Amino acid sequence: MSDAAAGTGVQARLKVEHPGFSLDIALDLPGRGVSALFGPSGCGKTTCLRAIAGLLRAPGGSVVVNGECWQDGARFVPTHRRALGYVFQEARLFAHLDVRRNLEYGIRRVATAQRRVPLAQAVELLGIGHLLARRPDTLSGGERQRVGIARALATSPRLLLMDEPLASLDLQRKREILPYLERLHAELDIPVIYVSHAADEVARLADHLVLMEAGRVLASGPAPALMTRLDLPLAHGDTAGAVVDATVTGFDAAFGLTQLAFAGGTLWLPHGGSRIGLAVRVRIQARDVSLTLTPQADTSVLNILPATVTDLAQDGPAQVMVGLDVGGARLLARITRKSAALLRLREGAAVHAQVKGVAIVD
Ligand SMILES: Nc1ncnc2c1ncn2[C@@H]1O[C@H](COP(=O)(O)OP(=O)(O)OP(=O)(O)O)[C@@H](O)[C@H]1O
Repeated sequence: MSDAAAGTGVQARLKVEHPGFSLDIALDLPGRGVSALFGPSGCGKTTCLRAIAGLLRAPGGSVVVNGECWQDGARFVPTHRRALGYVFQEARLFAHLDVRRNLEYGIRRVATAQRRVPLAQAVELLGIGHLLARRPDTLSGGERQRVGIARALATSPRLLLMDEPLASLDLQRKREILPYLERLHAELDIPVIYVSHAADEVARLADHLVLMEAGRVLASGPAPALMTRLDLPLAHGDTAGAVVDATVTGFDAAFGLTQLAFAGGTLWLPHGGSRIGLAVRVRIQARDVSLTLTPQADTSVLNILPATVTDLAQDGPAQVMVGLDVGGARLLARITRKSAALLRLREGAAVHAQVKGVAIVD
């Protein structure tokens, strides 16, 4: 049974007209996990979130969240009656209230019976317990954003909308906040719609992906599959990569390495995963995968996997993106066009993938 038929998930049909721009999309998103709306600036991501929130009218549209109808025909539930949390690029905190009062402010409008995320849990998840007595102007950008997210969560939303929550932060702060977002994802059963135009964020956080272009949906589906489709934009450029599911199978304490098993074999990576049997999601960037025709013995690369070339696509003037089947798992390798020619790579070719970098993302 589909999510829609089961009364779960987020279904939205939205048409919005702005001068010189029209949004016309149908979304059918899973009822839990992170769905990322990804696309270039101006493609309509924020317009879409605002329409789902009811901040913007989309006449004739419909919005249903886990079976609860927020808009359909004549029915239009105003934003303040929709159980949603909205996190913006910059946390909009009240400057005259300390962090605790900022958090409590959001909760007051939620009826006691509907409070499903206790304040203490939101505080703990975002790691802001030590900041409760502070005023917003004494917080760093990353801390403010964590408070903003905790405040949205503490209202026990049925849907969390996040509009580029990391966009205003520098790389250091982004790195600081991403683990908290991953925890939310793992520990809370609230669907999240996450707007981003950063491919690396999407790779770390998204379960489901909606690729948008000029007000339309280009493709929608499970993130790992869409990220590696060579006919779609995410599978190109320096940040392209694959995400695969793996399990921790061992540790090499002497060398500080963790062993993972995935459909395509075994991977070693420095320090990751806390216990044997743990399910993890790993990201393997296309630029960290090189190809050889015979397995190399005298190489510093630990992870060498037999693979079959499934497809190739030009990626800029000098590079080629190579799609690989590795025991049923899909990886990408970004190599130079010259190397592809020298190795005579074509569909069906048997190769060995040398995987230089593996990172656990979940
Ligand atoms: N209130 C408005 N009036 C007129 N045009 C608007 C309005 N809001 C948005 N637009 C236009 O609609 C288009 C989509 O904007 P939107 O903010 O949804 O894009 P986006 O994908 O979120 O972009 P970004 O990644 O830059 O935030 C843009 O061309 C924008 O200029």
